[in-house]
Amino acid sequence: MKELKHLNKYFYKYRYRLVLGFIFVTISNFFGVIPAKIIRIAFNLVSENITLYKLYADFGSQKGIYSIFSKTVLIFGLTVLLMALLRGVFLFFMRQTIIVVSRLIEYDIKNDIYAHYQDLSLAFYRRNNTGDLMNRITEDVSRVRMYVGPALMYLINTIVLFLMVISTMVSINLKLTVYSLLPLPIMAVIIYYVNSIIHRKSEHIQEQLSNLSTFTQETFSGMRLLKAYGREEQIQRDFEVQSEEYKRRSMNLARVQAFFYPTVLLLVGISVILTVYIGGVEVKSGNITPGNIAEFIVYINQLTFPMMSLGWVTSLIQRASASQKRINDFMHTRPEIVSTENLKIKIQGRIEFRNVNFTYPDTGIQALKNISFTAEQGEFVAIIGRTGSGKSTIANLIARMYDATAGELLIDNRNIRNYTTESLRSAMGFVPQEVFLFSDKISNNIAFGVDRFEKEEVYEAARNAVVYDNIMAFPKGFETTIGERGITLSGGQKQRVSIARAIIKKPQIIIFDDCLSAVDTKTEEEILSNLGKVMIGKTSIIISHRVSTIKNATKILVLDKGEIIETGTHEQLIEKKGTYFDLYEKQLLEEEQLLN
Ligand SMILES: Nc1ncnc2c1ncn2[C@@H]1O[C@H](COP(=O)(O)OP(=O)(O)OP(=O)(O)O)[C@@H](O)[C@H]1O
Repeated sequence: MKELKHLNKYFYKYRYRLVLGFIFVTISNFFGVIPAKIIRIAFNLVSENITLYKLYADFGSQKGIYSIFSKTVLIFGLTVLLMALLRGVFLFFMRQTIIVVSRLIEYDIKNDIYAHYQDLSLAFYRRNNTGDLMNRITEDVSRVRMYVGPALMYLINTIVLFLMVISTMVSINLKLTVYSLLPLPIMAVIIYYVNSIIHRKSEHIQEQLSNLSTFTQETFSGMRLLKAYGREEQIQRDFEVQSEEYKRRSMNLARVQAFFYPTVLLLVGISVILTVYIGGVEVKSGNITPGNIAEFIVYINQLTFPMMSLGWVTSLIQRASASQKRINDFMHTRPEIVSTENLKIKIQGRIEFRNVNFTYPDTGIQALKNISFTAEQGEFVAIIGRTGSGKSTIANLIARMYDATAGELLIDNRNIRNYTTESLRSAMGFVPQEVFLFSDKISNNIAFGVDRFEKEEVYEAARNAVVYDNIMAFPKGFETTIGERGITLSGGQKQRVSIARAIIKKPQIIIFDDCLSAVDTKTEEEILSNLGKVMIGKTSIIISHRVSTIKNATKILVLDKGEIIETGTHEQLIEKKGTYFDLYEKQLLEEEQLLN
């Protein structure tokens, strides 16, 4: 429950509306209680006047008495109707305040979580899967909203109603109150237990429903494979098994519910019987009027639904508490990448690694050992090495996705940690190994990293990334939507759109993390030559497996098992006849074989 304390700041923010909601609850209940009193008066009136009416049985004035009598009953009836109407109006206001507040709080929480997510480092995203992140911002928030809105509303309503009704009942007759309310505690216990069973069973159903939809979704996505292998019948049988389980669980719940409602009604019935019996005894003793019995029966019926809702409210609160705990776990995760000095100066592009070591926090894999090198402003530094040798890790450290475990990384002779992440990353164009494009227009994908842009800039970036002609070949050109509802780009096209996205930023430092692998050598050469022009006076870090990509670099670092084993220009490294040379020979041979 203490987890829910975190919501107090939101309650405080909307305190005035909540107080108003509370007032509306009270007023609506006031109008809810009055009809019982009117019924009592009407009931007494009827029972008293019926004798009078009978007394005039043989007189002409009986008709007159009937007319007055029926008019009075009609007025009572209309008053009850009016009260119900007024109650309805205030119930509307109550929902308009409390439920609206819950929606506003839901909106605030979602924004707060999302903003916090943005601050968290890449390591956090590696640790937690996407489904979990999504769940906390959707499912968990909506469970919390059920507490903030409906649960709280019903709770306040129940408390106010109980206070009003029970105090009225006690003021009429204590003995009758005790007897007629006797079954209520039993009802409360049953409701609580049955509700937790219903909750558990509903969760089981939900779980199976999710299994069923995952199964269906997968079979739809893999339909081509399914048909190619002729597995339709087997899949149909698997689907039936899953469906059968869903049906079984649903029936299970229906059985509990079928038992639940009649039990509650039985207890209400017992309560009514007790009221009539004890009420009758009390009427005989002259302690109450027959109208009071009718009044009590109305009260009991009025208490039944709030009583039933109490069990539901309890489970809502329990669920919200569990969800809020999950939300708090994330909200209390502190961003690992923070600036030490909040330096916001323009970055020129000099990069220096001084004895940098790096171990991935979750796996404990040491990806970099004692890395030292310098990339002067305007230099083209290439990194080559076997898979898993630590190339991407170097790129990740330059973009400050992670911090070095030991050693120092300097940008323009200052520790990278001194800069704000905004000033650092705004100076960088990063093309990651795995291309990610949004289901959006191509132009928006290219301009993703810039706030304002001219169309011509997008075209220029696309030209430099040698993807302009491909895009223009689509019927809608740069306005073409890509992704699920649009066209699918080829691997090489995707890589080049991703490169254009980095180029349009006109960054001081550009990092290509093996992003030319799906591009043919001729196009690659063209891209690199364009890049050479765009990046004059700026720093380029290019990671590749192919010697052809990097042979023009001013400095080549050869990486192996997290260490730099060779450094130099292409010519120097060839002369050295070491690992680089072997790699070069091997790739030349492969190329020749391909040509033959
Ligand atoms: N996010 C991560 N968490 C844990 N370990 C990682 C992570 N990313 C990479 N590693 C590990 O760090 C080592 C270096 O990986 P890195 O991705 O830097 O290699 P690479 O040279 O870029 O490889 P490739 O050429 O295949 O992309 C590998 O052993 C890899 O398993």
